[in-house]
Amino acid sequence: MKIYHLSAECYPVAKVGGLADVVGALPKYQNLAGLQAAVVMPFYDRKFTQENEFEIVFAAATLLGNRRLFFEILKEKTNKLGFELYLVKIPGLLDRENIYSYPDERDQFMAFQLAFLDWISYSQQTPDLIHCHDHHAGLVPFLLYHSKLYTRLANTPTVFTIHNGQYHGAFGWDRLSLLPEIDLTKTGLLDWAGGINPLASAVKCSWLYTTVSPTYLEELTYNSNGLEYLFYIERAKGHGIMNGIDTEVWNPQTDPMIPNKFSAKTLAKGKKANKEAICKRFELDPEKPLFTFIGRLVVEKGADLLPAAIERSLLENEGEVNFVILGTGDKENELALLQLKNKYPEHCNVFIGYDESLAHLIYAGADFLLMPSRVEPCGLNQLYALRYGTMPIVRSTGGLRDSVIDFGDEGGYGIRFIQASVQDICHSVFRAKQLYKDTAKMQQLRKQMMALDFSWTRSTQQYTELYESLKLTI
Ligand SMILES: Nc1ncnc2c1ncn2[C@@H]1O[C@H](COP(=O)(O)OP(=O)(O)O[C@H]2O[C@H](CO)[C@@H](O)[C@H](O)[C@H]2O)[C@@H](O)[C@H]1O
Repeated sequence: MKIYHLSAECYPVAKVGGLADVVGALPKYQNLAGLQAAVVMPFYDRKFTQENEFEIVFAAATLLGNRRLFFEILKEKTNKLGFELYLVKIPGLLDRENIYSYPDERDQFMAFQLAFLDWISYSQQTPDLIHCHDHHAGLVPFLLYHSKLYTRLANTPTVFTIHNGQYHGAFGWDRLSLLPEIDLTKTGLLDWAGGINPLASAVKCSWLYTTVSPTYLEELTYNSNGLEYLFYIERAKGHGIMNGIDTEVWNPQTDPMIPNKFSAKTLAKGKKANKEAICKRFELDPEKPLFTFIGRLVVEKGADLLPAAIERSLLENEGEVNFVILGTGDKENELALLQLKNKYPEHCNVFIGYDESLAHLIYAGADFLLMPSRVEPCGLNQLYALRYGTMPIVRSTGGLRDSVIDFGDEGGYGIRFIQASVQDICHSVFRAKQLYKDTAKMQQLRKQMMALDFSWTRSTQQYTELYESLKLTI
């Protein structure tokens, strides 16, 4: 069964966040399970594309309104990622370094989708299924079913996965002319709140949609940045499948990015050595419990709460706790955290930027990982932390709720709180500090965390069952 995954990100080719991790892993595990999954994404001028060899498998021109865009489909030659990787290259539009935030981003993603469709259409391919991820690929289902250009492919099933329902990629109707000829009686399927909304359109037009955790599926009906009613009425088409993690990339026994490898048996020694490495680098006392936050410094992740929560925790616990923050995002959050670092250099250090190796080291060496997210469709950080014996402290929302049980509850191994508030974070930090003093209990909980199975095997099976439910022959 041939499946194309369409995404703006894919690890290790180009990553900003968790979308890349999922699209870099799910197809690999699907292939191991006997499917034929490939990834199609825009071309970015980055390390991976510079250092690997590609062949041009197709070249043509597509039309974006009255702009004729020459495009090439490049295929990575070795399939070293465990799947076929195709890049859509469009000189001047899809050949830049960054993934997001260009002023013509809407044109970039629209051209990406049109070039993909033109490619499979002109080259007479008939994939068994097209799996679109987030709004960057959200127009594909509509175009497949309602554009006269792609009639041959109109029976192709589409699955749409929502990694982040806050971002819709919406734009005005003035840009309708950029689409190829479509059935104008169907424009309602593009519309939401008076504009063209790719996320909404994908939810309406795909054969079914999925969210990256069961709880998030329900949450979208009351928190989706204006699409609540849509998710309410389309609820029957939705399925919540918890993400897995790539246990080959995230393995404390073999991880090349951590200086001291460890297993559940050697975890006390291994974590201590990694913690010492972090504390040396960030000039912190390794004897104190080390709390961390890794991720985008945005409101969605509760990053705006961190400066006040850290300061108050330092005062309430009389400096008996330390913090390391790794992230990049809203400037005011970055600035507030840097100010905190200057004010409490012995207890708090901050790295503003994106650093994959440092993230691995921190997962391996920290004691606690803070995730005070307001919205968390799945969250991968808590799963990585668990695998490296680092206790997640999470707000009870989305995938965090589905994957972390409070240590005070039966079978629990993490810390959960209800409100995205400074008070709840501080209370959790206090609980963590108390727990940290009980070395034997910590050791037992760490072993328990490392034994949890969040591998892709189960989730891959659930996707396969969904595909099968579309009455496909696998
Ligand atoms: N500064 C930095 N340096 C190094 N590494 C960094 C980093 N900032 C982030 N990362 C890494 O990026 C990834 C973040 O993944 P998440 O799933 O937490 O968030 P994201 O919001 O991007 O993804 C969205 O999609 C995913 C996938 O479905 C959902 O899990 C999630 O809830 C949803 O918001 C992790 O691998 C993390 O280590």
